[in-house]
Amino acid sequence: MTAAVLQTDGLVVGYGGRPVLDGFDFALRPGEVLCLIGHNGAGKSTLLKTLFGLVPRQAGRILLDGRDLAVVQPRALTAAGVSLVPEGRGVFPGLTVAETMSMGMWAAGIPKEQRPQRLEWVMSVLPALKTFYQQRAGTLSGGQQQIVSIGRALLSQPRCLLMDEPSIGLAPKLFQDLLQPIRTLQQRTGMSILLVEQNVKEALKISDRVIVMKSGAIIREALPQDLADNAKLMELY
Ligand SMILES: Nc1ncnc2c1ncn2[C@@H]1O[C@H](COP(=O)(O)OP(=O)(O)OP(=O)(O)O)[C@@H](O)[C@H]1O
Repeated sequence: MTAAVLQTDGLVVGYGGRPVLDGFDFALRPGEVLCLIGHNGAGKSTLLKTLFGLVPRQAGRILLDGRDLAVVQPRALTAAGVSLVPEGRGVFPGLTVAETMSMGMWAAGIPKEQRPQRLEWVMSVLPALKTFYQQRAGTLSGGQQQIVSIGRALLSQPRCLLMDEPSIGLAPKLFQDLLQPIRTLQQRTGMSILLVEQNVKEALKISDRVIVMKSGAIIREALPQDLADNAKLMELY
């Protein structure tokens, strides 16, 4: 069997001595969109941040392509093809989109000579970026800021994308406008996506598999069609 792109084995993470994830096991398979849903405080963001090296783990293993990662840190993960779209968009309001992208390319370590092409590629995936490219991020709508945040995460041409609640504050129609281009890219390239979402109904439309978390543990694994009717979803909350 092909190794999981990202996997945890007995992962323990917490804050101030209190574990949020306590022996957490999960696997993101190659080429899938895995949707992670669950109550507030279940530990979804903590998992994403830990996988990307922003929160240190206390115990357990994180494996990339089946290989145990001794050191988990954002730069190494970016170089290995993993990218994070953080919760709350993480854009700098005073920077223009152009400046944000320049900084992103520098941070991702993209060689200077490859930068124009890389930018063109991101804009081919997210053409809307062009329409507000010279504007300061702080003047953009929530949906536009989210496009910037996703565009920045795509600069490294990741094969694995971690997305933390990209739909927050967006109308359902905007959610689909935002995520359909990513789903198209994912289906074309075989990218793997771990998507944390509260907007379950919309997220299920672009997911291949769903896991439901409660208090730091997985309480259910399902296919989107298994949760298609509202009653089944309500049982989980
Ligand atoms: N930096 C932090 N310091 C202390 N406690 C934290 C920190 N970040 C998260 N927590 C706590 O860890 C628990 C899990 O939070 P986390 O944000 O991972 O959950 P979540 O499932 O993503 O929920 P939400 O949907 O509300 O973001 C919560 O009890 C939260 O209060």
